[in-house]
Amino acid sequence: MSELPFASTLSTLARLVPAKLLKPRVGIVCGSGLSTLASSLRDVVEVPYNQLEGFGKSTVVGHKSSLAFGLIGPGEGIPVVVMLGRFHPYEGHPLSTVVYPIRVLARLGVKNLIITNASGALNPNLAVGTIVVIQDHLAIPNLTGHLNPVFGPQLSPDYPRFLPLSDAYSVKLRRLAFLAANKLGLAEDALAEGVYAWVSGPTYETPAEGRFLRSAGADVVGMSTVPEVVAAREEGMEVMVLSLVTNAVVIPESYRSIKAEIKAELAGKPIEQAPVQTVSHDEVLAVGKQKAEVMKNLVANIIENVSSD
Ligand SMILES: O=P(O)(O)O[C@@H]1C[C@H](O)[C@@H](CO)O1
Ligand code: HPA
Repeated sequence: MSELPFASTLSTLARLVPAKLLKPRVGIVCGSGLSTLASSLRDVVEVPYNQLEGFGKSTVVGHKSSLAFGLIGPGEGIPVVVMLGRFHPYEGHPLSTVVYPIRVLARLGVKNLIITNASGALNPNLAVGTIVVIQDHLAIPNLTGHLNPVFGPQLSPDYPRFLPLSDAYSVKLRRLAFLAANKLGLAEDALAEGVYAWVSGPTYETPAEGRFLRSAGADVVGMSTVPEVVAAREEGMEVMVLSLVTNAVVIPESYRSIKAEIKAELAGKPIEQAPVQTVSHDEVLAVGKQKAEVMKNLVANIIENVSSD
């Protein structure tokens, strides 16, 4: 019943990618500014998304638009596939396109998926630069029934109609992340754990939205990942998400009161106001660049251990 062009995509890949790379053991999705994750690969073959039927074009700065196949680790190396650029619903892509590459990875045989992203911290204990190993997610659209990649007719009768998500984030892979951090000698607070809230974007959160998400139990917020996780779970993959905190979401304890300011001004006692802090995508990309090396080493170490399990 599927109308998705898997046959065409897979035959193009079979034509362009050498057989030794075509059965990747691990898949990686690169978040904003994190495309350098592919730089630890060797014998790389990159296939631009525009050659792959069913793939969209990533239009966001900091995202490339190609699929990289290569080897990682010592000896013969472990074949992996890296999505250099993802699709976000706010770019205008339907959810079926957003998750199509994940479904292709599943059909190539990927069983373990490492998803990365950039996020804003809601939890005040998470400093910029922290990598958060996601343990759960909060998708507000779920509550209204929209924006879920498994909404609509089922892709296959073999997939569950009601996909459980209580175990969406692989304990096996999360353990490997903390073991890798230990092995690499990362500082105790370099890697944390937390809950990711998915918002559609592309506007960053208002202070009230930030407060709402924090009070609902989220530690970080971002505009991607959750559809990919849901589709990957439907496809039966083990999933891990590494979320790089690139900025703090501003959640002031109280609002600036213009009423009080005017009153004070009229009484000749003006109140000094600090400028409001805003986030920009440039800032997000800059932190991605700063942390690229740590992320790359962490992911490489996790992969070496996944593949030996
Ligand atoms: O693709 P990710 O989730 O890493 O990118 C984040 C969310 C938005 O696309 C963008 C905002 O700066 O970065
Ligand atoms: N909000 C949503 N998405 C993000 C943020 C943020 O503050 N930072 C990076 N991606």
